[in-house]
Amino acid sequence: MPSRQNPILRPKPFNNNRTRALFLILTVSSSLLIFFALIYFIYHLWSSLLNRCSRTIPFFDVAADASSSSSPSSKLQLFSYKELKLATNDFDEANVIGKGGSGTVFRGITRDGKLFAVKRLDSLSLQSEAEFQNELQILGGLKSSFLVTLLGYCFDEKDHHHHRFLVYEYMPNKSLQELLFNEDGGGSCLSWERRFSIVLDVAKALEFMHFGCDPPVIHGDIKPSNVLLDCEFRAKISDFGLSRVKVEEEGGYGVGVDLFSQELSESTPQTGVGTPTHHHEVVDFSLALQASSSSKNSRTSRNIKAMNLAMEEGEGRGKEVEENEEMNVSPNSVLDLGKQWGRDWWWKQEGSGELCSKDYVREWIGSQIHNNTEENPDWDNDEKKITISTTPELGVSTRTVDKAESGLNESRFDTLQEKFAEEETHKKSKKHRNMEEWWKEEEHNNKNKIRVLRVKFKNRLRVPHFRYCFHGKGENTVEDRGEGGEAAAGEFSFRRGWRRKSSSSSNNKNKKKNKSIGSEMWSGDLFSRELSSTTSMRGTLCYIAPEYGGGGCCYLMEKGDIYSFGVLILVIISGRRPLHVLASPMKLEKANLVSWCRQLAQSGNVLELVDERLKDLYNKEEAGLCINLALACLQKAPELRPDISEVVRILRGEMEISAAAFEFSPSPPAKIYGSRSKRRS
Ligand SMILES: Nc1ncnc2c1ncn2[C@@H]1O[C@H](COP(=O)(O)OP(=O)(O)OP(=O)(O)O)[C@@H](O)[C@H]1O
Repeated sequence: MPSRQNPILRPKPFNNNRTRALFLILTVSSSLLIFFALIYFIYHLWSSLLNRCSRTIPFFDVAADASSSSSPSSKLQLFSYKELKLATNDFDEANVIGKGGSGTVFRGITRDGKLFAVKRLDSLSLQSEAEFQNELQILGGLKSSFLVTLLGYCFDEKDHHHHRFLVYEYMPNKSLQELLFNEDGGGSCLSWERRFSIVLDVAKALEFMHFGCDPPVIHGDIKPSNVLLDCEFRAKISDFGLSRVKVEEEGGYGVGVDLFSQELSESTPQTGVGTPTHHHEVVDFSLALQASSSSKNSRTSRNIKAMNLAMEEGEGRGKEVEENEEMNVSPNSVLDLGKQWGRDWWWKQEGSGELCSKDYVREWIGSQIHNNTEENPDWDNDEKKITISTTPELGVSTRTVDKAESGLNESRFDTLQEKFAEEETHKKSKKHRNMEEWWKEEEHNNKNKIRVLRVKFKNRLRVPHFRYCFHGKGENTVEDRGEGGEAAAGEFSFRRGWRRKSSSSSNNKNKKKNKSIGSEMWSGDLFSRELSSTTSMRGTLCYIAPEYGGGGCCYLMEKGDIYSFGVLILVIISGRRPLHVLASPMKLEKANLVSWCRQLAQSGNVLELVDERLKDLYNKEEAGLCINLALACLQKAPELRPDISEVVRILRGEMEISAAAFEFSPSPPAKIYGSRSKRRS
């Protein structure tokens, strides 16, 4: 009998397979789901972590276990862009309270009516990033009544715009720069008492930084615009963009490590302060130690930031700039200023006969013409270009100069073109003339140097910080030139290079400002103004200590701050810029404040330096003391300069200026004021 298959059992294998397949599908899909969910979770976690990291500033507790005067716990507030926008009325021009090399400063107001200052860093470059980080990590970790308080910061990275903001306490009396040099005669409101107390405040601020902090902090850019004044005219130091911390290594002599350089250096982990970086560094310890031989702790510090940035440009070279390399100052470059201006330019002014202030200015003008054209991307937009070549001090370079925009005087441009063509011919026959020679020839060919320069600059060889607003004699004003003129308006800073002004002509206030600036544009004072406010990675021209200007040393030391402080004292006392060159006939010896002061000291007449606006309303003894103290701070050899605690004691009348301090001064003072009993506290 044929066996009959159970119809129910027949499909069983099929069912089994189906179940198995179903099971398989379910397992695979659920594991895929879990897998993707896991990936998504990890990705989310990772991105939020990244986001958090970018918003977390590794605060640097400068004085973690130091004196009570510093607060390691100071927390910076993270502001939102919206908040700042609201507080500054959408960064309205009317709220602009200052402009510096690194950005624009706005006045902000909170909902509860509190004022603060917001610095918007204008561009996102390596240097501005470095300065931003420096400010956060160094100033953010310090708390002192002698330093401007950093309240917070803001990142805004929407729509491919990268904005960085720093929020500070508001200083109603702005900066010393404005008080001393404002055209409305602001300097006259600075009484002697105020000037002296500002000197003392700055000294105390430096004392806090050099001796009250552990590790010590070197400011690196002491100058009037970085001394801000509160409602009672008490001075506070600001702008730590170029500052450094000194870090002591376990092994003995210290190596200063710049915080930001650690972050920049890819191979160097962010291990925090005190971790030495050995990545592509060439450290000249002998130079460093020599320069800091008088330092209390025998610590050395160096400007690694400058070195690292130079690496970026120089493909890992261990030194900042190679000798005889072509000079080419880019907004972010850290090429040596000493090389730019010629080696030892500052000291050559000291009556050595090699260079005087005039030569220096000439050299400066030459370098402006040389540098501006290559580095200004704005210039690329123009249609007509000519190529000129010069043989500056350290190399031959070819550059392109834009023809003036429409509306500018054609014939003047032709004159300029001819001159450059002439120069080109000269270049072929004489390849290795230096910048100075080139300018001497320029001068020889043109009886009126200022007029020639005027033609050049008007044809877009731009003048630092000055908008193009000529008046009278049918010259173009910013207004006349409309948009073209607007576009031509710019300013120069070594931190940023040339910058266009965005909304100046639309603002009547600014137009007024333009006029006033333009009216004195060719007074010669423009050189003075620019020279004393042009910042590099090393500090500001005329305030930089000679050891940083000469080309060899790249270590930032306390004694560098002392030198700058010496210049600052003279500027405060005299109400003059450190290099005051006027087109109108003026005794040249007065042009260089430091040289002039030395000459006066030699003839025993230092009080002639005191600001005429003070008339006789000043304390002669204090003025003499300040000037002689400044001379001591301005000694060429860093080890001969007093340290800041000595400076404070001298100002308080607790100590006398050491006569030996003048031993190697080029112009030792004949008469030293200084013995005073308990002067100020
Ligand atoms: N906290 C503040 N309160 C009031 N005004 C300020 C404040 N900070 C800066 N300013 C004003 O803004 C101006 C520019 O300051 P900023 O620090 O940007 O530039 P700077 O020091 O002049 O130049 P650089 O950055 O090239 O050294 C100052 O001169 C000052 O008048």
